[in-house]
Amino acid sequence: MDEEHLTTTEIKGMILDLFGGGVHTSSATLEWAMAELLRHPECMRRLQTEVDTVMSQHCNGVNSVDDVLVDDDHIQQMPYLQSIVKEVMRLHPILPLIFPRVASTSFNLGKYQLPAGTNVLVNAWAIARDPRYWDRPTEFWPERFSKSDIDFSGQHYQYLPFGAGRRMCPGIRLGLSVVHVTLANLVRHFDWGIPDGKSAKDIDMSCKGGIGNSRAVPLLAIPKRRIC
Ligand code: HEM
Repeated sequence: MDEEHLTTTEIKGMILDLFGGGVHTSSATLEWAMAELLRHPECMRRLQTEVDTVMSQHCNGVNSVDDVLVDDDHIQQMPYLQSIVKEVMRLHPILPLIFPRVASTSFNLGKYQLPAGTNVLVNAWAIARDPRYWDRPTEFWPERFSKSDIDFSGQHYQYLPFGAGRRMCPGIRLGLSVVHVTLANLVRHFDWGIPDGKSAKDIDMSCKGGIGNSRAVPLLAIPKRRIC
């Protein structure tokens, strides 16, 4: 790069970063969220009530539910939605091992002495389910966040869905916006069911493995139009 221009290679690299980092992360998080909500209908109902209540204040004189979509401004008034997204990202972080770090100097970590140059892998998935830091660690329980100050900033080391430090996710604002707004609109406009008379317990919650924490079995859910 000279002082004023990016090269074609640099532009291609940036586009690759944006698509590579921005698409699967949000869509996979949404798929986990819908799976958890289908398995926990009481959370789905509470969320729909919250979204309906907030949106009813913004629909004065509007006839159709489709005329006003949930957007970023509405999300601030939806604390339960925010707790659900936090809980989904706790149980299903999209990068279970955040990107590796290299120790720039020697240091001690607990009982271990790490020489400079050591590759350090942080297992954000395991930390987010560690019973030393979380009550009922494997349970989907969004209410745990209602009175907690834990957020996505990477300052609470028991919770790292966007990583931490200088290399933490630069797309955090866009990612959070896409997940919150899409989820709120999905539950506002549709009731969701499971196909073929199966029950919520039949939803397979295993992960595919690999670098990104995708579902092993894609979620199949049936939308039914809601008339609000
Ligand atoms: C729900 C959505 C998202 C989640 C959960 C997520 C999660 C993460 C995590 C855990 C990291 C590693 C951070 C670390 O090692 O400390 C990361 C890095 C990154 N993310 Fe995201 N991300 C999301 C959305 C996005 C979006 C929308 C973009 C871009 C438009 C993006 C671009 C990137 C890039 C470029 C990096 C590499 C940063 C670096 O190495 O310096 N991400 N993301």
